Amino acid sequence: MALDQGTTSSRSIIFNKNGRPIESLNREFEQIYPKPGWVEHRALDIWNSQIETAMSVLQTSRIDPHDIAAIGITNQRETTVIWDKETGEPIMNAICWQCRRTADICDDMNARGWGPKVREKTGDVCDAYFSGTKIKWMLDNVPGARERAEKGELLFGTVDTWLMWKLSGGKIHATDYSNASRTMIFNIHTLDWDDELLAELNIPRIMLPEVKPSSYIYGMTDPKIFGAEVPIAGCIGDQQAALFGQTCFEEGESKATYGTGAFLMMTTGTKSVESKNGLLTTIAWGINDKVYYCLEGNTFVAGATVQWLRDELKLIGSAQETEELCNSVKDTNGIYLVPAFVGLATPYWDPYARASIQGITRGVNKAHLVRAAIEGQCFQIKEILDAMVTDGGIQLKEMKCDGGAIKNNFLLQFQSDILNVPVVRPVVTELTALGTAYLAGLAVGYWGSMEELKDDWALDRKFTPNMTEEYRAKIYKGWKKAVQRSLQWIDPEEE
Ligand SMILES: Nc1ncnc2c1ncn2[C@@H]1O[C@H](COP(=O)(O)OP(=O)(O)O)[C@@H](O)[C@H]1O
Ligand SMILES: O=P(O)(O)OC[C@H](O)CO
Repeated sequence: MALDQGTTSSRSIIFNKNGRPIESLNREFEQIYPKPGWVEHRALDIWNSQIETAMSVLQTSRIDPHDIAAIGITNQRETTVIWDKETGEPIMNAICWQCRRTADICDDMNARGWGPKVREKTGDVCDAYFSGTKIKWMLDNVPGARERAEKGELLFGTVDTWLMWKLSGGKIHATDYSNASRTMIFNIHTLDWDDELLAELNIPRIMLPEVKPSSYIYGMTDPKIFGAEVPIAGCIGDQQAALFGQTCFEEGESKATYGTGAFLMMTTGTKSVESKNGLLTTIAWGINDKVYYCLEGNTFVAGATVQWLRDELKLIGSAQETEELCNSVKDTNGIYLVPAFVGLATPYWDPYARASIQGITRGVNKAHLVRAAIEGQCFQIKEILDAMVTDGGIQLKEMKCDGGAIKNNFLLQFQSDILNVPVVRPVVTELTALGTAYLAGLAVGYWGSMEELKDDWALDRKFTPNMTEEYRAKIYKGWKKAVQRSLQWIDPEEE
């Protein structure tokens, strides 16, 4: 059983031996925006929505919890929770990975020359995205928090750690290498929390979880929860989980995941590759006493733009409607939507960029705007792929895709057109959940080897490029121009 805790929803899926989902349930939870550019979740909403879906899939599938071979956790990464060790009470809302509130802490560190050191040690960029400055913010801003942390009364965790602690009835305080590598305080070469960064951010080591492989028996669930002790044997950040679920085990294999944000990753094997083009060097997973690395390019907002069109502008009733609207017009009528709602990540790393819609003329209608929202996600992936090809020195033969938005055929066709590379959609689209199910199943011997998993991958549809080079170059140039005008929108001095 996979517990897939995403940015906007929690999902539980039970998989069979062939890696096919047999029961699945998804529950959205509230997003909290206390100020422009700030994003929070209630840690208890995360737990409650997750455990409710897990209970429900067990009930509806009529599977006895004793028959669940293992549980794998996968999660939105970087999102930061701090809670009281005794009471389990979070000291404040979780600060979401998308939250920009610590941009000034990063500016200060960058001004003092920390940028290259952070990259070298952690593979991350010194940016508000990662957990390190979020922990510092909580300890600085919640009265008494740092003293309590120093006394060992508070625990820090990313969402995997929080869920594991709750599932085990407070017995396990751990994370895996992939999640640790997103905190900006974990040294991806020594595989330990980095004392120099901990000192800089004034974070007491005592509050940090133990770091373990992604495929590993962490312990058992509290029998009070499911009425059985189930091994928790998989733990991995959601993007790395999708890479594993896609069975991208070999150097140079890659995938793109389209969820709240969109993420492109390429496996680099047991060696870490340093990027020259704004990509992150990150830990893919730890398994069989080895740690594997990957290169990652990310966008903070992808499918979230569609949610914005639905929830804030009320232009559409559901995400599914976007495909028909996109196909109802031949192009965007010259407009671009740059989804820099919380700044821009790869390759710009600009927390002060803001979203914009450009090129609007009187003939622009709803369908054009919706199409621009979908195309914007694809342009962002093209920028990342260009960086990856330069860094990794590879030419991509095809791109595997997954995530909630890949039901949208228009999106994948446009992605293939703009990349000029075939895009392949697998039969099982829940690769994030499958990835952690695989890792958990491997740890308990439900599956024998990574090799045997490769046979499960099956093609649903291949999208092949169908756009002239001239047209591709023209619209990509327009995109680049639109991005330039979104950069540095916020003046930190005025803020
Ligand atoms: N048919 C669709 N077309 C475009 N976007 C979609 C479609 N269906 C879902 N989405 C988008 O996909 C995202 C949900 O994907 P999911 O993988 O569940 O996200 P997460 O794990 O980040 O919570 C939402 O942001 C939603 O707007
Ligand atoms: O919730 P998702 O699927 O958008 O993934 C979020 C990422 O893990 C953030 O780094």
